[in-house]
Amino acid sequence: MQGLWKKFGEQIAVNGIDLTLPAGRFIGLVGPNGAGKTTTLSMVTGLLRPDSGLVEIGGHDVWQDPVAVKSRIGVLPEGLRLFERLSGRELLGYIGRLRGLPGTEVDKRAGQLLDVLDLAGARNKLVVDYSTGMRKKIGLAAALLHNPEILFLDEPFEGVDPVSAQTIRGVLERYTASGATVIFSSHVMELVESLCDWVAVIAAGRIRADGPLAEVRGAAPSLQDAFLELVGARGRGASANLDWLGGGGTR
Ligand SMILES: Nc1ncnc2c1ncn2[C@@H]1O[C@H](COP(=O)(O)OP(=O)(O)OP(=O)(O)O)[C@@H](O)[C@H]1O
Repeated sequence: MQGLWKKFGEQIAVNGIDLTLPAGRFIGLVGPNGAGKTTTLSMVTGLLRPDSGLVEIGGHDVWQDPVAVKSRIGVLPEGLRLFERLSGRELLGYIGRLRGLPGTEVDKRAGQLLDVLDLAGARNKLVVDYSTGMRKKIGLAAALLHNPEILFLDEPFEGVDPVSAQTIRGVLERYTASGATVIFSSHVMELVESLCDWVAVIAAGRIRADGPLAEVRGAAPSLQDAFLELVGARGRGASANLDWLGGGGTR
């Protein structure tokens, strides 16, 4: 990413991001609410046109050469829109065929993904009736079906219970172990710390730090501490302005 920039009205969402991410890593894009994570990922994956700047994936310009890029990446966007009136199995069958895979291969991969993601029992249920966690999992299956080189995930664990989170985690670890790249956004530091080997910290539309996890954490006891320091949130409390709240205050 070079000089990536996006403004919504008066709001600068992404304020000149220069960032090179290595292949074959498990990468976490972390930042507070409103930092610009979704806007950045949307621009990087060809879902939102930047106001200015350049994004290249594997040497291909995302906006000049979208087909080459989109065949190499899988994306689980925020607020994923799915074809609600298809069953999970039909959805994967449809997406696999859109990706140009042969029907028999699509059916084989779809069956395996549904099994591994604990969705086999719900394969004939309509997506509209899926829970939040099930939607994340079917979205992940759809993003993995064509075996992309790079997987982009926007908050993949949000609203997901610990059992499903463990399942998703297992699939992602298996995927990166074979040399593929995962880039995911999150504000859950413990998760990023336990999964990622490379981190980029974003705040107010700018990159505050990036590099191997140990380097970004530095001397701080945890990534959470390093993060609070980097985004300037250390010591910021709510107590001073909420003196009316709780047992001792006026009702
Ligand atoms: N379509 C839009 N129209 C107007 N403002 C927007 C739009 N999308 C994002 N923004 C603004 O841009 C800024 C960055 O938003 P973004 O969704 O990229 O942050 P985020 O880091 O993903 O946040 P969160 O962790 O809360 O999802 C915010 O101030 C947000 O209000």
